[in-house]
Amino acid sequence: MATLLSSGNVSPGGWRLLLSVMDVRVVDHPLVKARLSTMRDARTNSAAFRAALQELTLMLIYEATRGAEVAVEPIHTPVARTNGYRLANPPLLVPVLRAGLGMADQAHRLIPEAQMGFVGLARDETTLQPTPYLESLPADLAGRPVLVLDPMLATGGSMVHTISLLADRGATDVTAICTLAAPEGVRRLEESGLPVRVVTASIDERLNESGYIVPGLGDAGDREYGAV
Ligand SMILES: O=P(O)(O)OC[C@H]1O[C@H](OP(=O)(O)OP(=O)(O)O)[C@H](O)[C@@H]1O
Ligand SMILES: O=c1cc[nH]c(=O)[nH]1
Ligand SMILES: [Mg+2]
Repeated sequence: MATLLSSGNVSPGGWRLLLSVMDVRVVDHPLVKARLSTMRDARTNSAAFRAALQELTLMLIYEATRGAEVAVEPIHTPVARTNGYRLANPPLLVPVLRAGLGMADQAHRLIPEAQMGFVGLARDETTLQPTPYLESLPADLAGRPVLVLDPMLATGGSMVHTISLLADRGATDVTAICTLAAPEGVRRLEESGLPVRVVTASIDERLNESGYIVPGLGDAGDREYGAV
């Protein structure tokens, strides 16, 4: 069970922390709030929704990789010799289709050296259980950081399924990048005991009786690509 610290508890790095056994980071930044508001607004059309999601993805990944290991190598500027830096161990990016596809290109632009795997899941709207339809992942993930991209963490069923696939392949350093999370999903992830931390723009109030996040933003996949 998550122990929630006061929502006014802000770290020196500017993150509002809801710390428990599992590391959950809510990126508390005015630009993050502005893009999230655009996504929440029911008047936002698909093109504007996708644009806001891309910009928000940039900011969430920027924060999520703040502590990434860097390799240092000498470079020459036109003026002098100095240290150059690059990611020592680029992550595997794993968008969860459909909705996570809207985060994939932006994440890849930020980390062009990253490899990408894919997981496809559709939540049954009655049982709220994820139905898998695609799994394209490297066989061995031991020692590799993984960033899972999915805008929504609701009941947590889809994320638990995805991270179980990664853990089965040896992943121990997994970060779930979620635009929005419900407290129920955060709790489920924590209780799963899987090796994961969460970076999100908001932990909303609750799930409604249909399993949607409240206030949320609706069905992320439908808002990006149209209803199916
Ligand atoms: O935490 P959960 O209760 O499992 O719900 C979250 C899942 O629901 C959405 O996908 P959805 O199943 O709607 O598929 P879509 O991306 O194709 O719309 C979302 O993108 C997550 O993958
Ligand atoms: O609110 C929700 C919950 C699950 N999936 C979505 O896309 N939105
Ligand atoms: Mg959907």
